[in-house]
Amino acid sequence: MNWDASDTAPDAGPERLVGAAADREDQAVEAALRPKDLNEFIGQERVRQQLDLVLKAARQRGATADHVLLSGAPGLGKTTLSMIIAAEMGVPIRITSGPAIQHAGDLAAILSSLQEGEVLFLDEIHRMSRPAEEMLYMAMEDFRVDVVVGKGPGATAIPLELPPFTLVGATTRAGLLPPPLRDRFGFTAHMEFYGPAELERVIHRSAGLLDVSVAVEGAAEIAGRSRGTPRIANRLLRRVRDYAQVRADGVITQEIAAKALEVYEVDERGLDRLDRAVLHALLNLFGGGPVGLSTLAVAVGEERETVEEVAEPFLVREGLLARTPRGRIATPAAWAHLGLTPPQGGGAGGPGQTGLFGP
Ligand SMILES: Nc1ncnc2c1ncn2[C@@H]1O[C@H](COP(=O)(O)OP(=O)(O)OP(=O)(O)O)[C@@H](O)[C@H]1O
Repeated sequence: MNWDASDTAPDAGPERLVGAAADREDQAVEAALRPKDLNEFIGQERVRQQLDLVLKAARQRGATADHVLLSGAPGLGKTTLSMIIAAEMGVPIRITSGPAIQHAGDLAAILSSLQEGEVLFLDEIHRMSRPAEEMLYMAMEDFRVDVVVGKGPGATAIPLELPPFTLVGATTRAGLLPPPLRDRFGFTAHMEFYGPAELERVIHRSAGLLDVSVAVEGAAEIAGRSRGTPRIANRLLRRVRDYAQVRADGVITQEIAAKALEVYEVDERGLDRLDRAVLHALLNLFGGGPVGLSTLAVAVGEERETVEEVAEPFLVREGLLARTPRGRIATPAAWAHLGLTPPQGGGAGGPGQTGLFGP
């Protein structure tokens, strides 16, 4: 499944090269590409420094590290960081996810089998069921859970002591976490999108591990199309490597990277076919808007949800499209990106178009 910043968004086709969620090939190769310690982890300077302090202090005290909440879009390194936390603390890690824990009993079984100091990585923590979430409050605070035995009036709660552990929760939607859960994390880190220079370093590092030869300009070309996301950078690197191997001498130059990504329809700003179709429709059919989401979706032959949740977040982030109460409008940057001239006296958001298509 490939989509941006939302785990409930619809799929935009299996071959979405710039989707931020991990596909099967990513899962197979990512283990080999993950940085193993904080020094190897590229970018996110502030998070790295803060986490370094939290972990060093815990180690000096001989204590278990505080619970850590990592928030940020898919593919920015939350799973990687959780593994680094365990490695830096010299403890094992157990990995599970919110949707996998539907019953409080599932969580009790995991918690009661943890070793002392172990890291429990709970991905998509905002998607846990409510009873499990409530059990987690007590487990995080008191290292204890109440296991309910029996049903109805005869049900009894048996307290169960847990070994101290470190919960690392990851979420793409920190705002969806109930405050009592959020408050129980000793350290919260928000992961930002990566800058081009950081992505270039990710690409050079991965190229080294994959034994691929990449020129400085080649890495820059891939970085610019990676939508601020290391996972996408690594994926584009693999596709460009294929092209360089089949069509050239294996070396990734700027020209090879640009040609390869043209074949895969990822443009110089990281937009793919769907993103550009939305922009084209908005500019060419609706004069830059405002246009209602449903109309826009019909124009590009996609579901409304696909346009809203798969294409739009990145277009908005890039400042190419704006969501307004009157509908979607294109920004001047969108016209420039597609090499088009905005219509005179109106265009995007022009007064004459109000109400034409309704939001
Ligand atoms: N800071 C970084 N330096 C180097 N590589 C990184 C960095 N962050 C992420 N990566 C690489 O990007 C890939 C995706 O990272 P990871 O699986 O940790 O992301 P995630 O935020 O957990 O994604 P999801 O939310 O989908 O689980 C991994 O292969 C990892 O090696």
